[in-house]
Amino acid sequence: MALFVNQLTHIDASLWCPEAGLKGVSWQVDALLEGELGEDGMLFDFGDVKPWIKHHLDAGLDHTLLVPMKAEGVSVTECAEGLSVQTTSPYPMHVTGPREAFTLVPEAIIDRDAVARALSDDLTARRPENVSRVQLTLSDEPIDGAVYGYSHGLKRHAGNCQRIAHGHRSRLHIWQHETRQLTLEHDWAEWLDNRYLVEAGDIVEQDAKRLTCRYQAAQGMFSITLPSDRCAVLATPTTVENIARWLAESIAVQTRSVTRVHAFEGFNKGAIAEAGHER
Ligand SMILES: Nc1nc2c(c(=O)[nH]1)N=C([C@H](O)[C@H](O)COP(=O)(O)OP(=O)(O)OP(=O)(O)O)CN2
Repeated sequence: MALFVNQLTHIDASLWCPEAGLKGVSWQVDALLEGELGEDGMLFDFGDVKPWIKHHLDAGLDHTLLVPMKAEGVSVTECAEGLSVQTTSPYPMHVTGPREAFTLVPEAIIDRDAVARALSDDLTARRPENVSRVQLTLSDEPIDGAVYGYSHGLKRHAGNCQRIAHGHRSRLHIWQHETRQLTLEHDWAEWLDNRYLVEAGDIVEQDAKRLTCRYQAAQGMFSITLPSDRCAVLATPTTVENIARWLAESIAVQTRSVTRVHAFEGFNKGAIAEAGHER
């Protein structure tokens, strides 16, 4: 007997890609449980499946930076803050933070299906009565049109969004004159893709080449150093509301048109902002 729960939850994280560098990802989680029925006629109460799996993911890789330990140029050491992760290729990056802000993967690349298999094995090892096997499937949202991944951290967030390198893969909708602007959506998503979004007030060092952002949050002290040209600096915290407003204002200035932006944050949620005046 098998039980399935599709769209059980989502994982929002960042990963280090040996080709693209820091990438924001959002993965849908579908679950399949195999086993025997109990006396109540159930394999595992639906009401318990979701919290059990979600708790495991929230306490694990959700909102972490996934680090491929065997990738060329990647080194991980302990430091006062917890862990220090350094990379060399395709560009140098240095991230420090509490241990729980990182997921160390003993591979040369982060492969979504291999991550799903490792999570399935972990959950199977902790399976409840009646369940013989848990299988998770991770998938990207199918998006026909403009899409971008970004990474950031929200130091004021009470939960795991305070981690300095977590991310999302998101749709981008731009409206002018009540019409979607597909070329603008494509161009802005391409520019934003794989960028790190920084709040200006968190920058502690910056020169022509590099930028360092550091902050104290409830979980500990975090820092990240990246090439300046891989970052986009906002005057505000990088919440999706502020991202939508920043994009609407930037695009209104660029195009001299009233602009409404629907900025998504991962799956099915986001913010809408409008800016500009008709000329
Ligand atoms: N109003 C806002 N709320 C939150 C924002 C934001 O920009 N505006 N941002 C975050 C974090 O960036 C976080 O990464 C969002 O992740 P999410 O997956 O939504 O986290 P949740 O635990 O709330 O949701 P799940 O049900 O676990 O997917 C947080 N809030």
